[in-house]
Amino acid sequence: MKSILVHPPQNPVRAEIKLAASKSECNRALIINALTGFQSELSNVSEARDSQTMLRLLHSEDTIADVIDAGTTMRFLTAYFAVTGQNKIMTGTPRMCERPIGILVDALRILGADITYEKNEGYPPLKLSGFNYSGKNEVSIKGNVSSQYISALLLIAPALPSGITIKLEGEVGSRPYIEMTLKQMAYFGITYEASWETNTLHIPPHQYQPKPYAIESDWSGASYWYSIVALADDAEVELLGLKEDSLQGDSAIAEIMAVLGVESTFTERGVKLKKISPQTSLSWDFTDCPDLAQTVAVCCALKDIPLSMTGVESLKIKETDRIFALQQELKKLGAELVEIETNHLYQVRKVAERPDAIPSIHTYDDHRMAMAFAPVGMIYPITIEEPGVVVKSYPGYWNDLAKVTSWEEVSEG
Ligand SMILES: O=C(O)C1=C[C@@H](OP(=O)(O)O)[C@@H](O)[C@H](O)C1
Ligand SMILES: C=C(OP(=O)(O)O)C(=O)O
Repeated sequence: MKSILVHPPQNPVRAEIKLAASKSECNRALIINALTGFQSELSNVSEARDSQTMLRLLHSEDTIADVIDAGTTMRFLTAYFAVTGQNKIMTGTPRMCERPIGILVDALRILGADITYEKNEGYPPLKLSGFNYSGKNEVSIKGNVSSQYISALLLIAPALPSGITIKLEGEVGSRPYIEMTLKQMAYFGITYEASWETNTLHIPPHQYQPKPYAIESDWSGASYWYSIVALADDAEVELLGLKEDSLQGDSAIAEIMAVLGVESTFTERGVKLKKISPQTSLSWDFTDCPDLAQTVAVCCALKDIPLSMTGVESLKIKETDRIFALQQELKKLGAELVEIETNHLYQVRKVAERPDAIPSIHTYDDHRMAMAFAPVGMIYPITIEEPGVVVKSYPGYWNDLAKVTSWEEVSEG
């Protein structure tokens, strides 16, 4: 596929953007809806490939369920197909088959799922061969690998004859995603007890109640627009469909970007972004919002705002090793990402002037690499390789970007 060369804007950036819907919220709603016999009317269903794949696989009779590169689709569907006793082979891209799933499989086996590994222990592909309820209703699960295992168990918990008590062990990462799951379950009529002091979640058996549900726009997708406003000389953008009181932890981007020079004003229909003076440095713990790390790292590198990052350990097991990918690509912008304390504290800093040649950014099959680096084009031209990766979460990204600046397809990177 051709690369995309983004040109700096010729005019002040002014735009109204109808953001894509959140794939996270959508994939939870789709599983809940499946558990109610598809009786709820869902609106603003996400066009993201991850959600479209979920939708397709939920309605497919095929034994092979290929989730492509969608983490939530893999984890949520494994739990759903397991407890509904379906015989399936769960698989995905080579990278998906390197993303661990053993923690979820162990928990589902305790509940009575028959799951075996087709190739490597602890990783997809998986063979699901039915469910013989064990009568157990308590599982312990590590909290710091992926919250998606916990959300997957929560979503199917009301369908278990005696519900479930989940004990989270150790640190809990991506907690807002667990809370999002619980709040969406509550909306559909489930009661729950969550104690964050003891890290215990309890879901009694219950039937989800079908109800209309509107999926909110995607705050992770909004982060690229915040970066565009932070980097452009003159920018005012209104993002439609976002709520101040959001279920999405990535709404933290509003607070982060206030430091990097973007003011957020909430309106009836979304949020207006306007430039303000930035501060001189930023320290942020991304434990709750790992998907924002790339956006913020690139933005800080370009604005020459030193960034200290913690809570980014899970980045190594996402669509790519995002720490490695950022290290390689930030170099091309004259910046570096350095590990200060092993696997804990990282710093991003500018070390050289902007490059003479147009940098060509490799995207590592990771939508967020493409979307986080494209805003560099607000300052100088930049080429993004394999731009089609954005379909995973934000298929309209390049069309939306065209509303504020020009880009063209070019042959080589
Ligand atoms: O539950 C979800 O919708 C998600 C949880 C997060 O993953 P981890 O829990 O693996 O950090 C996040 O990175 C992913 O994009 C979506
Ligand atoms: C990590 C991500 O997705 P997933 O884990 O669902 O593949 C993401 O969208 O950044």
